[in-house]
Amino acid sequence: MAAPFPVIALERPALRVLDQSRLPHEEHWLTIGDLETLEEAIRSLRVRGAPLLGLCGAAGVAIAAERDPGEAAIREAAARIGRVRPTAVELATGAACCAAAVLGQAAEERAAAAWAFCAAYLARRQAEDEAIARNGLTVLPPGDVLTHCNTGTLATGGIGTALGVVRAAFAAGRLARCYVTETRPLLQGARLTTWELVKSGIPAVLLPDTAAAALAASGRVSAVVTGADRIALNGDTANKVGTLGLALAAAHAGVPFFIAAPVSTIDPGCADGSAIPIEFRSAEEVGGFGGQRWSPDGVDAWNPAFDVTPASLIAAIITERGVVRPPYGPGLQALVAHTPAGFGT
Ligand SMILES: CSC[C@@H](O)[C@@H](O)C(=O)COP(=O)(O)O
Repeated sequence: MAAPFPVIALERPALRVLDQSRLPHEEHWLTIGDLETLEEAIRSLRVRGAPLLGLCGAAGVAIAAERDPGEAAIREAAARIGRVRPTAVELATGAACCAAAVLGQAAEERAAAAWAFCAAYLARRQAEDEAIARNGLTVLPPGDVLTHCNTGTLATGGIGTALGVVRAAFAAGRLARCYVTETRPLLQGARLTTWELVKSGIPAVLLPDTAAAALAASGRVSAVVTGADRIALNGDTANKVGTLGLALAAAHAGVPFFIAAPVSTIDPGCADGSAIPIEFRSAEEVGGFGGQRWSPDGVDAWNPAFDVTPASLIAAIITERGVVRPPYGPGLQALVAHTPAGFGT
């Protein structure tokens, strides 16, 4: 199952990305040829999703190397891109791994080497997604599924992680429809996941975030599957805010809750979820959307972009290298022990 449509293109000396902030109404491609434009695109979620951010991190190094292939410039670019959003570990590791790979080359070869690294990274990502989908089918019970945020092609460049599992389950005739939360405040579910599912002919049912607990309790879904931005070594998992609520609702309803993510999402630097940095975003994103305000001026907001679901609520973590079940410590340790940081295969 190949990626159903392109979302990113490596066109040395620039990166081209589908601007996700304009979907689903407009399919507009951005050309990114400098670090400032890349930083803005990441900060504004024109490109987003943990695995795709990893590739953007690496591409940031390639873009910087075009201008200055010196060691200091490359190291500075990797650090700078890695800081733009703090929660998805792959943004920083993608940039750092690309920098480490090219610094082993002569200066005049570094830009070409960085673009080659990016191409290999994308190909590996696509293969990982397919393996995650295959492994997901071994644990997903038959029946319809609820997912959150966007974990599809837009988030990885491949078939997706959690949404890749959904795609595979639909192709195998194991689910008839995918329930999608709207994913307030930036509506990745309502705008992006529904767009992908409709494009692929997979029946999508959109629900307000506030209806998710009722859906789980209704018996309509046999599983909840989401992606991850960072997984601690004990299995605690950071993902789009609202994931914790879904996992709690699923536990209450007796519905299994699964995480689907590449091994590169596991952070050996985080012993548990308390060590995962959480991105907070502006009050404006809660009080309005797309230029329309619905809250009065002067209202503050508590707006974390991610939350941490404790390992105890997760039935299994589906990776490209196999399915890890609780207790997560030994299984996750074994996966990262055999994987250089940022490399899932
Ligand atoms: C395969 S994508 C996994 C996660 O990155 C996804 O679930 C998510 O939380 C994305 O958040 P976003 O803020 O849209 O980048």
